[in-house]
Amino acid sequence: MAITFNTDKKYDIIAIGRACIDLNANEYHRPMEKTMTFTKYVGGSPANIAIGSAKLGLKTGFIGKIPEDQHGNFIKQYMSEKGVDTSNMVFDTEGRKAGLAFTEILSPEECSILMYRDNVADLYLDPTEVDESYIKQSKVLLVSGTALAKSPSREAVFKAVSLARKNDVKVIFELDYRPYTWKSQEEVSIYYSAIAEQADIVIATRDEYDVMENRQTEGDNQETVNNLFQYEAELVVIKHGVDGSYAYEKTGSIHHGKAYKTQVLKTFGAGDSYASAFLYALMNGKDIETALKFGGASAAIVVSKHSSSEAMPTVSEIEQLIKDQSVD
Ligand SMILES: Nc1ncnc2c1ncn2[C@@H]1O[C@H](COP(=O)(O)OP(=O)(O)OP(=O)(O)O)[C@@H](O)[C@H]1O
Ligand SMILES: O=C(O)C[C@@H](O)[C@H](O)C(=O)CO
Repeated sequence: MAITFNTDKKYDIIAIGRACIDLNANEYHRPMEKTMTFTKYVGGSPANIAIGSAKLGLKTGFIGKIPEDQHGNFIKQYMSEKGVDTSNMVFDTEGRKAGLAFTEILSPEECSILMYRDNVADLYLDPTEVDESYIKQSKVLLVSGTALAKSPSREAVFKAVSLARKNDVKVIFELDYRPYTWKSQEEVSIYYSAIAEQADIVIATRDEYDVMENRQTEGDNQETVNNLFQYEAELVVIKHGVDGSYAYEKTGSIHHGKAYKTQVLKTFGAGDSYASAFLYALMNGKDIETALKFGGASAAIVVSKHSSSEAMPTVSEIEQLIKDQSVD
């Protein structure tokens, strides 16, 4: 089955959350202590998803707070050049900074991110900076879970979600769990559950659902989806890294998407590229099986490249990879 979206809207996706800076190690296969140079990219999961979606041709906008400095200017200019509407990205006037994510590429399997997110501008997005007249123009509001980590960004997201529901805008919740900034798993669970219960589509890894469910051990996919289907969700996606992903429809259908073979350089960026291509396919009326292929192929392309945002693929690159590996 395909998912339907309100066609009478100017934007396909408006994302809310952080737009930051990634500093990706230029020297691979060595620890951070021995990494001397980095390349700067725009980063932050929802910014990456917005950029990836825009590159695929979706009409995309962004709601977020960025620093009023050179990094903020860089982020805004880059996103705008990539086709993201930045009219609702506001500058922080209190001297707060951009979040920085330094990546360590020890091996294709062992990557980590060292995050600097104290006093970051994105978590100071205020509810008064969330504009109903903007949100109502979109088919989809894409919410990043990290924006729920602190007030006032937390309340800004709650406001955006309630405006989306009021104005027939589908809410897509990407759990995007980053332990940094949260006080406890209990706290994450409370706020993630509150937004997941209002979301039409929920996308996360198995581990992220375990955090949302406040579990210490791995939960069961069917139990997770049964719980979400009691609320607004019509589609729940559960990602399993190299084992691919599953999409569960409220109707009871279950679809599996494989991971594509690729030359892995680093693992991060997989989830964001997956989300942008999965949503692109859904919003272009493709069935869920095809959307899973788009997500998996897009992720395979990004994990073979150096960045997350700059490496986002085109539709023809994704289609080519799906075609090349269609018999495997
Ligand atoms: N090493 C890999 N090779 C090929 N495809 C991959 C690889 N890792 C992930 N993927 C693809 O990306 C999808 C999402 O990956 P994953 O489940 O790791 O999400 P994530 O944890 O959100 O990603 P991220 O590492 O960006 O946070 C998977 O379902 C799979 O299709
Ligand atoms: O999400 C972040 O803040 C860091 C990202 O930009 C980074 O590229 C990544 O981890 C993507 O999954």
